[in-house]
Amino acid sequence: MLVILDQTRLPAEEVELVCTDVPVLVEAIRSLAVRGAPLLGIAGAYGVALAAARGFDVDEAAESLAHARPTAVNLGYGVRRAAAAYHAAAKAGADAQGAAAAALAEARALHREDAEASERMAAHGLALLDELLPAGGYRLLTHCNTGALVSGGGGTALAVAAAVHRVGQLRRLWVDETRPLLQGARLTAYEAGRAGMAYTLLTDNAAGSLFAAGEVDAVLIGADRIAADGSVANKVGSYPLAVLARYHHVPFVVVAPTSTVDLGTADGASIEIEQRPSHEVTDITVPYAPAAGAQAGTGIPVAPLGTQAYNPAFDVTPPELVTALVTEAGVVSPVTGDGIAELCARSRSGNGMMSI
Ligand SMILES: CSC[C@@H](O)[C@@H](O)C(=O)COP(=O)(O)O
Repeated sequence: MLVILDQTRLPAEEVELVCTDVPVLVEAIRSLAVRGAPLLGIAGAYGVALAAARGFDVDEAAESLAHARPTAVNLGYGVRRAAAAYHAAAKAGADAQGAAAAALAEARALHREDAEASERMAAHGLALLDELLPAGGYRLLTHCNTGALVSGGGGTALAVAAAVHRVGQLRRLWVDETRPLLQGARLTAYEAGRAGMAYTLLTDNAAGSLFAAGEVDAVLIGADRIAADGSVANKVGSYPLAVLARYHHVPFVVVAPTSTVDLGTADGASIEIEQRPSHEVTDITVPYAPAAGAQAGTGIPVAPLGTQAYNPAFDVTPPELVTALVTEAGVVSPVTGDGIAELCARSRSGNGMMSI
């Protein structure tokens, strides 16, 4: 079985979700109980190992896991790696148990690689900020949740903020609440608080006034898919931050492992953006049972009944608005349109989908 921390219950409760079969894991992915690009890859790989160990059809399981959510390229990447290890072992003569063990070993390898990538991204990101910003402490703005909750290690953008904090340079972490599912308010604030970072929560639409007041030194975000041209798909609300950052001459830094780069997707327009249900916007969903006694998962309508909502889960930031892309293999500037493929080729966790 696969045991995951149910992120829909945070920050109120740390509840484990036990996945004994693939449909339960697929639902956990769709409901965002397990979420964030790198963790989706790891969960997908473990899901294939679970299917193999339980004697389910591995290809069928891989297919349903890979399509549970469309935008984060890491999900399909993790699934394909574990499935390929399973088939390679079977082809080499392993019995069902041996092939399942090979899938599990591959999932564990991916998990480890992601932890190592987190550490390297944090170091590269810290060095980059030291280069870009004047000394004296940084005020960093982040969106969605990109920390240890989404990774085998410390995460992506939030791992950089944590590194800044550890060297005593974090003046303030501005945390966007991240409507509609509140990954910033629920998860980043939870992680930042536990790490002892000085953080302040803001509504997404308050970011403009914060930039105007000169209170942001750099924006740090993660990514769900980076196209070959350097376009970055990330949590909806990232693109407006990039526009604001450019207007206010503030660096906009994307932190993501090379496994998030998809050289098979030519440009931003080719990235499939997940559309989520209306009710996530028309209702305020209580993710856990608060003191008021509301039931977990209860939606409180805030719009007239029958209202349709536009609810893309992600948006795309064009490369010309990205100051730098920090990966475990180094830092590139997508503005130049080159460097990404070379970085991916150097990295051990390069995405198997890439056509380099
Ligand atoms: C390291 S996480 C990068 C992204 O996956 C993150 O910013 C994000 O957009 C997550 O979206 P989610 O819909 O919560 O899975």
